[in-house]
Amino acid sequence: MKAPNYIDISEARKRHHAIPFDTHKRIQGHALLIGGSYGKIGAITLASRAALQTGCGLVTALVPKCGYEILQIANPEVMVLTDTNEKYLSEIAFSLVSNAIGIGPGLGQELATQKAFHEFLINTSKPLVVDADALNILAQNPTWLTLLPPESVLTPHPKELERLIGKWQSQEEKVAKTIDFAKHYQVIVVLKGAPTQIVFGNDFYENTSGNQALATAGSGDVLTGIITSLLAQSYAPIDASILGVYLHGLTANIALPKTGYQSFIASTIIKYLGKAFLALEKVE
Ligand SMILES: NC(=O)C1=CN([C@@H]2O[C@H](COP(=O)(O)OP(=O)(O)OC[C@H]3O[C@@H](n4cnc5c(N)ncnc54)[C@H](OP(=O)(O)O)[C@@H]3O)[C@@H](O)[C@H]2O)[C@@H](O)CC1
Ligand SMILES: Nc1ncnc2c1ncn2[C@@H]1O[C@H](COP(=O)(O)OP(=O)(O)O)[C@@H](O)[C@H]1O
Ligand SMILES: [Mg+2]
Repeated sequence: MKAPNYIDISEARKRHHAIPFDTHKRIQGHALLIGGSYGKIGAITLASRAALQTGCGLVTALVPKCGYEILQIANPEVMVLTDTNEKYLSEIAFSLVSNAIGIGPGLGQELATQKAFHEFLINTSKPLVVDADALNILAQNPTWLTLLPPESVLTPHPKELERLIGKWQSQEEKVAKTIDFAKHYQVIVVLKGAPTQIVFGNDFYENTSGNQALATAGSGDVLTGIITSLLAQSYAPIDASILGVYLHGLTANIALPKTGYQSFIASTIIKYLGKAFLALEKVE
C-alpha cells in the first residue's frame, strides 16, 4: 500500500482561507442540512449548529415536521424548512438556493424517504456531503450512486463503508477497494475512524489530529456540518474534507486537558471549533 499523505497542521494551514474584513453573511455562504427523523432530530441539530460555527453565514435545516420546534429552540440562528410528514422526510424538494448541501444525519431509511432522496439526486448537480442514512440508502440502491454529483464527499464510518463496498480482509484491501469505488463514482471518500483516512482519485490521506474522546454519539454528524459549511464557503471539496477532518480532530486535542475523554461530547466539538480555528491561524 502506498504511504498516505499525512494531514497535519501545515497541510491544514495550506488549505485554510482567512475571512475578508468586508465580507457579509451571504458572501460567507449558505449551507443546507437535510435529515432528521422522529427521535433523531438531534443529529441534524448538531450538524446545522456545527455548520454555523464553522463560519458559513447562513444555515437552513430541512427536517420532518416533528423537528420544527426542536431546531428553532435548540439553534435560533438556524432557519428551518419542514416536510409535510410528521416523523420522517417524504419529499426533498425546495426552492431555496444554497451554496452547499449535506444530507443524511438522522434521516432514517423509510421507503418514502428513499424515494424522496432518489428524486433529489436526479435534480442535484452541485457536490454534496453524504453521511449516515443517506449512505445506507445508497448501499441499498447501488444504481443511484451514479447520480451523485462529481466530487461529492461521502463520510462513512466502517460499517457504512462495508455496506457500500463489501467486506475487506486487511487495511490494504479496504483502502484499495475504496480507491476503486471513489474513482468509479468520481467521489471523495472520508473513511471515518481512528485515524480517519481520505481517498480522492489516486490520492490517499491520513489525519493526525483527534483522539478517542471523539468516540461519542453525534461526532460524525458534527463532521458533516463542518465539511458542508466549508463547501458553502467555496472551499474545493477535497480541501473542505481535509480541513474539516483536521479541525474536527483538533477540537478533541485542545479540549482534552479540560474535559478528559469521558465528558467530551459532540457539542464539545462545536464548542471548541473556535479554538481550533485560532490554533490554525496562530502566527508561529
Ligand atoms: N443524537 C442523534 O440524533 C444521533 C443520531 N444518529 C443517527 O443514527 C443513525 C444510525 O447511525 P449509527 O451509526 O448509530 O448506526 P448504524 O449505521 O447502524 O451503524 C452502527 C453499526 O455499525 C457498526 N460499526 C462498526 N464500526 C463502527 C464504528 N467505527 N463506528 C460506528 N459503528 C460502527 C456497529 O457495530 P458494533 O461495533 O456496534 O457491533 C453497528 O453494527 C444515523 O442516521 C445517525 O446519523 C447517530 O449519529 C447518533 C446520534
Ligand atoms: N477512537 C477514535 N479516535 C479518533 N476519532 C474517533 C474515534 N472514534 C470515533 N472517532 C471519530 O468520531 C466520528 C464518529 O462518526 P460516526 O460514527 O458517524 O458518529 P455518529 O453517527 O454518532 O455521529 C468520526 O469522525 C470518527 O473518526
Ligand atoms: Mg454517523
